[in-house]
Amino acid sequence: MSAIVEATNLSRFYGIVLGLNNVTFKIQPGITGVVGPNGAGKTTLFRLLTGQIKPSSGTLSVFGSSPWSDRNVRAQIAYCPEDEAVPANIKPQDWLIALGMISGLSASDAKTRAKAALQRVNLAPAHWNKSVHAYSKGMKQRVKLAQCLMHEPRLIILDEPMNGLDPMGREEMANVLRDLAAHGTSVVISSHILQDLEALCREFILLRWGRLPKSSNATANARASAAPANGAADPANPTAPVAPAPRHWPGETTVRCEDPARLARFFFERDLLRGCDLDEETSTLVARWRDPAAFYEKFNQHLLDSGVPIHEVSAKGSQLERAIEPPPLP
Ligand SMILES: Nc1ncnc2c1ncn2[C@@H]1O[C@H](COP(=O)(O)OP(=O)(O)OP(=O)(O)O)[C@@H](O)[C@H]1O
Repeated sequence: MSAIVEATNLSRFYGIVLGLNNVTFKIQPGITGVVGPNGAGKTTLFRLLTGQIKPSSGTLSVFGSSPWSDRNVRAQIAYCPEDEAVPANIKPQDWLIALGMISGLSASDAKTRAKAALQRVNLAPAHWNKSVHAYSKGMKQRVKLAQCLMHEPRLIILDEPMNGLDPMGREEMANVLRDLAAHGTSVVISSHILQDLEALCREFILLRWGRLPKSSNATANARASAAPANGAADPANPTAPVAPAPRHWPGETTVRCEDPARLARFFFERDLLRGCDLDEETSTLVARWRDPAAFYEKFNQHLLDSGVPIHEVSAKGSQLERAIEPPPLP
């Protein structure tokens, strides 16, 4: 499978400030996660990929051409920024139709595509004529995603689309993205919620201080010729299921929630736990999994099924977390 994005010694500086420094990587079709701490250069990378800013040096090609200088390439890419960008007092269907018409579609084509886009993001028609201000955060994120789909792009870039979503909203968003990838639309996504990315993506770009840490570069290159990424369509058979990649899951997860004892009981009854610690004072459960892979493959579903309101989940020692941890001081 050939790469859809290739960057070689790519740098972007803002005056003397380093945005992205001499990175080389490839992105394969499918869903790719971009991970890194604040200021690592994720948004800079997204702006470069979407042709909004020009590389300071090095080369970047998307679908074989430069997104900065080739408008045909830009027409195949969609961008969903982190900021809230949907006007509050407009109905999503009207907003999408207006955007389509501004981009040159006829009114009837814009309407057809708006409906198709809202269906693709799983927004029920009963909501299409409500103003966006009445929407939940998860529904707003899906409307943002729908505007990305209006021009039927081959690549969608999503900056923190899981921000502010509860487990159900994150699971719904993840399912929409899996479905898009299964139908041949590639996705590049950043999120601070590493468990979500680990469940969604097989390929990752790890950024730290505008650079690719050595390990991630090596991983990306070693995987460049591997089997289809998780969620990537086989071009010959776009709906064929894709084999999950082997992973190393964290054996221990800390959950801060409304009722840690009830949550522990729920996990024990399903034989998921091999042990746990409860701290009622901080409302925290530290869960040690019998089979971490079995838990993480259905991470959001398990939390939802428990019925316990969840405030925070963190997992020390996940593959991604280890990868983005800063190296120890000498
Ligand atoms: N327009 C700009 N002018 C000057 N410096 C900038 C500009 N945009 C980004 N930077 C700097 O470039 C570096 C990378 O920023 P960037 O926004 O790409 O990181 P990020 O990983 O997206 O961060 P966050 O997770 O906080 O959104 C930071 O040091 C940032 O201050």
